[in-house]
Amino acid sequence: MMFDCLAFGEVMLRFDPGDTRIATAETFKVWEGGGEYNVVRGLSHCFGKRTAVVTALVENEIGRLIKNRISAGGVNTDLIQWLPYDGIGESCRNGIYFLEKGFGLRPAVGASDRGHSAISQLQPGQIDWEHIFGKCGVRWFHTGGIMAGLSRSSAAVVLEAMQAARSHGTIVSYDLNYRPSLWQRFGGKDKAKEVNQMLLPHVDVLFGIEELERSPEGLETELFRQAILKTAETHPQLKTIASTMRVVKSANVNDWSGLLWHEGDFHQGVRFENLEIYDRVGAGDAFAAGIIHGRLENLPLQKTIDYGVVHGALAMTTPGDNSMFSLPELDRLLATKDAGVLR
Ligand SMILES: O=C(O)C(=O)C[C@H](O)[C@H](O)CO
Repeated sequence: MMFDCLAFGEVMLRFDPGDTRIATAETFKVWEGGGEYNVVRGLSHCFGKRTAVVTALVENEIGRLIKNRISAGGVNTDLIQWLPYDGIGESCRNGIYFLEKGFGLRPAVGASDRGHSAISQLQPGQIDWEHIFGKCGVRWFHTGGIMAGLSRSSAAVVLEAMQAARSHGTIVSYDLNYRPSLWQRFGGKDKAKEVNQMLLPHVDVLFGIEELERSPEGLETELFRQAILKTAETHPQLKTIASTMRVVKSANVNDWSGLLWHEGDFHQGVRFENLEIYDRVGAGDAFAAGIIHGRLENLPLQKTIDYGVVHGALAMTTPGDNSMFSLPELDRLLATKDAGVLR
């Protein structure tokens, strides 16, 4: 089975209290989610790509629920590593997280409960990457800074995956996705940067930027351009860097766009000022899915960045981490934006 895109990362069960708060909830809706997985979920659901996820789950009812949700999202589950359940989750467990989406001046709040998860305990040499990239065949491999920050051994597993992918001609993408809750145990942002420096030489396409010189006041393209150029200079092997542009005005109103740098040229995505948001989580992953689709199909770069931006924008209009959209809906939104003056 040849996959268009394979993601490597943790897939957790997300507990969503809906319109109320985590600390006052009586019921939760559950979704599956994870920064790396969400990208392939968007690629299969919206863009019709053949995708799979490499993750590890504990063999119990929670693990089976996560797996069933992954299957329902159209992502292949054959490469999931199953670990035995010890009855209480002491040796390893399935990660869960709680997330309330915020409203107005109340920001979104998350609480992870993911320590000792099955995937965080993976060691180099445990996954047969040669079989995956050499025998199954994968056009594009996607992972990111969440996976790399799960434990002290995670970055080494990411590195061996990247090396195996590249040795078989697979394109490698990495989303910086800095999560303070993960890195605080190891030395925070400085440690995350050190790990990124170690991994980036093995990356072709980077999502995100490490830092902006200052907080943007609006969709200030120049500020984002400078940050991208700095990364491109430090890592000359990078062919592509794509970043969302987000200015938070309130939990429900953001300015939103994206910028794509490819082999020296910039492409500014369609701009949404005062975009109304229902649930912002997963927008960056939906953005990455749009970019990967554009590159896999060799679409014009303007179309590629626009697909990233509109897919991310639409993903924020629905609950949960994942895209609920179809390609014709993206095209329709783009057509109306093109007719306006918003580019
Ligand atoms: O933040 C994390 O670690 C997650 O994986 C949870 C969400 O799925 C992720 O933030 C969405 O990008």
